[in-house]
Amino acid sequence: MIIDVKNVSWERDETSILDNVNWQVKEGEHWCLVGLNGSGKTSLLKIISGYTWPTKGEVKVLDNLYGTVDLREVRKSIGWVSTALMAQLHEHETAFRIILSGREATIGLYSAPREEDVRTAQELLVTFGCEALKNRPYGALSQGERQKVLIARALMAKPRLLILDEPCTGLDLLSREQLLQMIETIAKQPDGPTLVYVTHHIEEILPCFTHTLLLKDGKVDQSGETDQVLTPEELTRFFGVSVDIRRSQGRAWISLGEEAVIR
Ligand SMILES: Nc1ncnc2c1ncn2[C@@H]1O[C@H](COP(=O)(O)OP(=O)(O)OP(=O)(O)O)[C@@H](O)[C@H]1O
Repeated sequence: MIIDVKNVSWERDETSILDNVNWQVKEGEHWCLVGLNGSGKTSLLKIISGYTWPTKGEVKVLDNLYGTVDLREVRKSIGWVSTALMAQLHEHETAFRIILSGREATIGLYSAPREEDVRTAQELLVTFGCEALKNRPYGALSQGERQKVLIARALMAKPRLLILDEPCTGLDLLSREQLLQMIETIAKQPDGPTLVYVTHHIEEILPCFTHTLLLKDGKVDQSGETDQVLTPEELTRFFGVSVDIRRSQGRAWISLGEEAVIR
């Protein structure tokens, strides 16, 4: 089992932020985590990465029961790409050095990289069509290019679980589709990591995401196979407004229903 969260609740200042969350992610699955702003997505991911301790419940990641293991060791197998990370990296570093720094998940490179790591980083650039970015300073890259570099950086550590926290935020249509292609390539790699993809946007849910969890007000609203979750009925209930779904390229494209009334 990759993730096994049982009856997890998290309270802060007497406010319930996560309420009795149950979530199991098995080997071979890739999940999307969908929720409106403030629904508790980041809080749940922090619990899974061991940065936040739940008020109640049990967390097992990669068969490690939290509370009985060294979390620093578990974290070595978990990659997490987020905008918070993007802001920490040094703008003057080249894209290649940023990718290399993923080996030890450090913010800079503190020793000469091993030959083997240079080879892996080079392979990642080629696999994802990013060779042209290699020697460019990270600060000069577009938002989409930065995201690609950050994902390649996370892959350097060969994580078993890779969390992609809203990677398409701020991307134009083409940059978004390019990034989604990169994510699809990763999902298809036989020895690649299990993906957990966080988004607000249903249309970003690629066919490779076998399962989807809808989180609402800190509770699991619905979870299961993506096709069963992304139906007009489920999503109308989830968003509290009438929505239509059009299917194209294996993805669900959402729009407000003709009769929709937004309150
Ligand atoms: N350390 C904290 N102390 C108090 N409240 C918190 C803390 N962390 C999160 N919250 C609250 O918990 C709720 C859920 O926050 P969280 O960041 O997990 O939501 P989210 O689904 O990731 O939102 P977004 O999509 O906007 O990133 C919010 O109301 C937030 O203000």
